[in-house]
Amino acid sequence: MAAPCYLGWDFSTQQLKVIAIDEQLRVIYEDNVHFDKDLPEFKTQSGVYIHSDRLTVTSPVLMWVKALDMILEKMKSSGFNFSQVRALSGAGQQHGSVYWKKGSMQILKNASAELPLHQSLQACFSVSNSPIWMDSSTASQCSALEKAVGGAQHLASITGSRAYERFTGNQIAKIYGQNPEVYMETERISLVSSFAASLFLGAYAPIDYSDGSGMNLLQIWEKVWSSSCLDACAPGLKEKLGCPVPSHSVLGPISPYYSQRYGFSPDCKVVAFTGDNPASLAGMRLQEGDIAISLGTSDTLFLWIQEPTPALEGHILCNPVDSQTYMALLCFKNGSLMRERVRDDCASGSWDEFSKALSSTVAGNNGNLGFYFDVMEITPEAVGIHRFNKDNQKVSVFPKEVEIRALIEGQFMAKRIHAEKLGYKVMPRTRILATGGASHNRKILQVLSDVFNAPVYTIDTTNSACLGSAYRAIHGLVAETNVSLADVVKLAPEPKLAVTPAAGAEELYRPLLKRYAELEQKVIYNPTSSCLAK
Ligand SMILES: Nc1ncnc2c1ncn2[C@@H]1O[C@H](COP(=O)(O)OP(=O)(O)O)[C@@H](O)[C@H]1O
Ligand SMILES: O=C(CO)[C@@H](O)[C@H](O)COP(=O)(O)O
Repeated sequence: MAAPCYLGWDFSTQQLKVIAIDEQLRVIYEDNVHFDKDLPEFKTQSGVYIHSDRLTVTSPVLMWVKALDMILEKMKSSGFNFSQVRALSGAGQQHGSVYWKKGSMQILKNASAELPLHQSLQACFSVSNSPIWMDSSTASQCSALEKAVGGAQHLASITGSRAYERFTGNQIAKIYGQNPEVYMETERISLVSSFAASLFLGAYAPIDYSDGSGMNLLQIWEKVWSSSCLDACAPGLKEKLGCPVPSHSVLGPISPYYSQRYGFSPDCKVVAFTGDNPASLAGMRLQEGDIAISLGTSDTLFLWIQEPTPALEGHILCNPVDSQTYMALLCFKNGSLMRERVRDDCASGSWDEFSKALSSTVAGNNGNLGFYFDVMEITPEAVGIHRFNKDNQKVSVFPKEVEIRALIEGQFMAKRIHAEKLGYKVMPRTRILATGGASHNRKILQVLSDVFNAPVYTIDTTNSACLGSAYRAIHGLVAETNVSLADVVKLAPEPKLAVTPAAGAEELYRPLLKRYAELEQKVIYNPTSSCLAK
């Protein structure tokens, strides 16, 4: 009999990725489908549609289904032995939502193994373009929700976050408000993660506590839906969401569709899917005191936290690997796509040239600082490009190499400043665990290390959400017997030291961090004034 293995999936913004690991936790297969490149018929840019109002951002739900068909066919052609898979789990970009039309459950359950799944599911979605995390079109729904529950801080105390435009409750409220008939014909609303789990389960998969904490709907302490939040968003919402479950739950066996079409064992278990950042926390085996920085489409920073205090900035999510604890998360919308834009403008579209520019400029950039927000940022709420010389005077352009360093230093200074605002302190034993596409780039990691004055570690794959999902698949099989994820993955390779801070980094960046924080106040979005920083 073939050796058992476990699959971890990641339905992220730009790609669908998969990793298979064996019982020794070694990666034995890794693949991806890139939405723009491999599925050009959907005409997405970086996996998304930005609508004409520049606020609404969606992705076609059938693209995600077709990507799954495509990656499974690729695995099959490569000779991947699906019968070895004992369990699978996965992750999805957080906050995005999928709307299943009445009657879809039956179609999902009875999908013919003769057809690719996207053909059977064509008519299943009442909203064909799913709102995703980049959307910022729900300001009025956010105000209404905060008002309904007694204010922003009160909402944060219940759900872990004040109202955020991308959070799913506000997205659902918008759909209900604009198209009540579409809402009424929807029998189930999934997150991207629970939607992806549903595809494997052949039935509607529940939302897990951790990804469910990114909706402004879940009481993160009691782990039940908040009736006041549900009622403020849309009628009859509780039934459409189903009951939330612990993130380690085994949801059931894989749908017969996969056994018949690809040769999966009918005993292969589907473990609850979660958000991509929670899955990365599992994949990087984050420990208390560590700081994780993901440099994917979005940049995120997250921490393992025992006793959180939800505030007006940042998010508290239920911890995906330990239901008694939490994770704190900050999200920065202008991540890789912003870096790609500056790379294209200043480094002829080449990461090599971009890295050389970082090497050819001095740490601290001779006092030149920049804020780079092509789209309205989440942390802090600000938009536009703002450059300042060493005397804090606004300037309209920087030389190309200065621009590149200002971008990277600025992005990491913002992360440190906002992590410190959350109460996080960089200690002598602090480890930064970096992941995501840009963590391939050692020159970028060096700036990260210098700005935080802490060593940066990486794991073998930048797809930590996939790896974490594969770990979670194994953990799901034993979690009910009180085995921790840490026990399950104790033999996995330790994160490796990638870079250490340069001598004098703390002395250099301390005053710059102070200046950056002061200048940030000047560029913060003020809806009543069209002129931003003076
Ligand atoms: N060498 C590199 N230097 C900097 N950024 C890189 C490099 N290689 C890839 N990237 C960035 O990684 C991003 C994709 O990261 P990834 O974590 O796969 O994103 P997601 O999970 O959101 O789809 C790309 O948008 C690209 O800008
Ligand atoms: O909105 C958030 C977290 O709150 C984003 O981090 C999404 O989860 C998208 O993830 P990536 O595709 O960038 O990894």
